[in-house]
Amino acid sequence: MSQKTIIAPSVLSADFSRLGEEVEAVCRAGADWIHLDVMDGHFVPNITFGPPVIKAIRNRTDKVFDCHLMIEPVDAFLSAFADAGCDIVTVHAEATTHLDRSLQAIRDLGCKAGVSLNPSTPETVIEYVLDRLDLVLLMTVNPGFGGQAFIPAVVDKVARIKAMIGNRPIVIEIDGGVTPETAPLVARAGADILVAGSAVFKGGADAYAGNIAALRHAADNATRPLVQNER
Ligand SMILES: O=C(CO)[C@H](O)[C@H](O)COP(=O)(O)O
Repeated sequence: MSQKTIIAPSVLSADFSRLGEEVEAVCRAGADWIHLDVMDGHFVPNITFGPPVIKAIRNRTDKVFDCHLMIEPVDAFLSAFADAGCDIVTVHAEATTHLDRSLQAIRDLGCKAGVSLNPSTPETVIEYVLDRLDLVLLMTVNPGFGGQAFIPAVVDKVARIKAMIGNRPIVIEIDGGVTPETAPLVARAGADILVAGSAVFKGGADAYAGNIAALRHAADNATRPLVQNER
């Protein structure tokens, strides 16, 4: 069975006092991307880190740095995140008045452009920016904290966005409450990338490889076509 689902550990659940080592540990354990949750205490009720911290850990791995900006305003800070070494920069549709302009600015900086939608935000907000998009990040918790329960109502939105995307080269990422139990629901609906904090970092470094493998197995098994006459 070939690997399909990309697993992106969120360093929100890492030990911040050893962030560089934690990034190296999850990469050794099989992480595909590193997900960076940037929070400002304004758009979301929590504060994490910004470009200097991202820049400081950039040399720990060559893996994709997938940056999720939960900040408002956002446009003035995009270049700092590109300069820090982010490969993908995702803005919240709810945090920018001019979504089309923000997405174009991200591409102009040489990064892939993503948009994130809160659980209650309808998919129609991206209808007219599909040509500017590389990634859609669907929040399956209300953003701000790790360790929250998955909101199942978002699963239908995943499927609707999958249909809206059609053949465009846009990937769908899911973030919040992703576990081996919830991963199959979003994988079946069309998710390409799973962000997971608690489910990856639980149990300490010795558990990371097993935790990542469990997520990947759960997602990929859910989408595996039935094979006839398998020997
Ligand atoms: O963006 C986030 C919160 O705003 C986190 O990435 C997300 O919640 C991951 O944490 P967990 O897997 O523990 O739910």
